Amino acid sequence: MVLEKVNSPEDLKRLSLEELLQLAEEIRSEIIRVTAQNGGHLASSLGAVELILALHRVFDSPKDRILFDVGHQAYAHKLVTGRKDRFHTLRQEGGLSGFTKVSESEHDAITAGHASTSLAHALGMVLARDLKGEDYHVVAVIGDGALTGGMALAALNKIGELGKKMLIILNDNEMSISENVGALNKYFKELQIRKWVQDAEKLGRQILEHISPRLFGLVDRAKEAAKLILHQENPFYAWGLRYVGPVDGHDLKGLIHILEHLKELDGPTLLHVVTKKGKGYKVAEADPIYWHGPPGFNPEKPEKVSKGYSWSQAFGDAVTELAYLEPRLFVLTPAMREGSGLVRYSLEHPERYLDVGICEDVAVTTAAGMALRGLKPIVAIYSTFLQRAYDQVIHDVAIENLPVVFAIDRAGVVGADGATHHGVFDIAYLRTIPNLQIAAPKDALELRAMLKKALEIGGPIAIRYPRDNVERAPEGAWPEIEWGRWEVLKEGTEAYILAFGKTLKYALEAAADDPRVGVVNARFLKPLDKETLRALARYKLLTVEDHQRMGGFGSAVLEALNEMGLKPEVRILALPDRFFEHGTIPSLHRQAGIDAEGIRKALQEMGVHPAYER
Ligand SMILES: CC(=O)c1sc(CCOP(=O)(O)OP(=O)(O)O)c(C)[n+]1Cc1cnc(C)nc1N
Ligand SMILES: [Mg+2]
Repeated sequence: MVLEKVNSPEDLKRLSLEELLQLAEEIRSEIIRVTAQNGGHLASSLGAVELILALHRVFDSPKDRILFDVGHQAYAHKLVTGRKDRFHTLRQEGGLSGFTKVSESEHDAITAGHASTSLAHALGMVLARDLKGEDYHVVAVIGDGALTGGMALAALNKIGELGKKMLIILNDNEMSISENVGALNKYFKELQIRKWVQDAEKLGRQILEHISPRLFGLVDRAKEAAKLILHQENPFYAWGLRYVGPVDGHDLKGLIHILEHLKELDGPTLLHVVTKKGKGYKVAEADPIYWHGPPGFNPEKPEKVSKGYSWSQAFGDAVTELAYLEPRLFVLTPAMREGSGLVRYSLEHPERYLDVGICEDVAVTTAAGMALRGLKPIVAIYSTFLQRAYDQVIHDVAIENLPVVFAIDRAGVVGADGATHHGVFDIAYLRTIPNLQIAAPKDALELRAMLKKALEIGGPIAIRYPRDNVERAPEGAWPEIEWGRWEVLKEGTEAYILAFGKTLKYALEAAADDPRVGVVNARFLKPLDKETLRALARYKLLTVEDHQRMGGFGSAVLEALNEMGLKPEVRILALPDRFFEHGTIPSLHRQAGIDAEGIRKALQEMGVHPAYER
């Protein structure tokens, strides 16, 4: 086994090409083995194996800094940088992160997870390097999907202007999670065809040179002219970059050769590498969308597994039906068609569906433009990714009170994707925005009711729901809902649990069979149901939410009580002021004390002892 001999990138430099090729296969097997157990970003990591080995062969990490955009494709990087013995803990609680993470290894140049950050990071690093008179290489690997992010394109613009030495590697597999989108993506495809043309033309030249040198001279001049046009068209030249490629991203020998050459060049260079997402694992090559991030699977007999009916699917079914009732409805996603449950919608309403690419800011402001011209857009977006469009929500939607609905998926802790992906800040960053309303349904029926009502009410409305399964609602069901009104689900004699969103199920579990404890489905956070809150203020109150404590639902309740001059005993159960790493959702909830056990404990500390302890 070659991998056994590799404990640092240094060891790669001592391997023969044959050993490197063998190592690539061993790494692929290890990635498949561990992802089969733990789940993870299989297809992206399989596609980047040769590229990563070539990089660590040619460059000297950690002196040279190698950045991975999103960081989800870096499993081979983890395996050759001293973490192979811990690789089986990938994405497990207390184990290796599923992304690159500065605190995890000196070889991890950036903490990643959200796309399009690598180029600005690289810009900062080369400026620091040159200002300090230091000497090392900075290499940023960015996928074609991540390159659709505005941050990346804006950084490119500055990188090209400053002309500092760095290497950017575009890992082009024509995929984001879904098929990639955008004009650049089309252009990359064209470039690949041109590559094919160049190869064919090289063969033609050899034949021609043999038959008629004169004719060959003519063709050669035509080629030079074509190249000139090509370069003028090549946007990377406009950005002040040296563009090289496209090259085969699985040709390990060729990659090493070209990287050795590019390493010596001054200024910013972009190497366009073409890879196959899922390379080396048939099912992943055939369906890179499902195998982008599968849950565990049988590596010998890999099959897709259904994860059950999710909130995302409930949302997708609801908007698909709603679109037949409301012709002005339009749904936008920033590159998360599958994750947001929009496959069915995109097939049934293609003319009212838009994947803008990995650019949440563009999604929100495009929705604002649509709202200004009479549409009723819904932006389907993960809580964590909406963080990328905070100003757009305020500046382009809320100030003019535009009818844009934010269907916020993955609200709350999300599990194995960890700190970069938990959706635990959206209540705090949204509730301070005037005009914007916030709600959290307790089930799929309430989600349908809220979506339909939101389209009728108009104005900016955020409806947040968790990463979880949910009971399917009947097709065609559009229950009424009293907007802004909480729902008392259980009466109590001493205390009431005010639960927002996903924690309601924990509240009902904790209060079951206990006449002292009531439970409220506090499904509207803004507007808060002050009338019900006033009525309950004569009891002890316990608020529960799957969100940071600061600025969350509990804060809103305290502020409202203060405004009303009411001073009941209130306890807030929420996430403490720290980042939660990766782990299972139930375990993270237990750590935060927002599960049924945590609620019971808080009630006891408030002097509300469960009946059985009487
Ligand atoms: C992991 C994760 O959250 C991924 S991986 C990925 C596709 C990246 O495509 P790319 O072409 O860059 O890489 P490839 O997988 O190798 O093709 C997306 C959209 N996401 C979700 C996402 C959405 N939005 C933002 C800002 N960041 C992330 N990470
Ligand atoms: Mg890609």
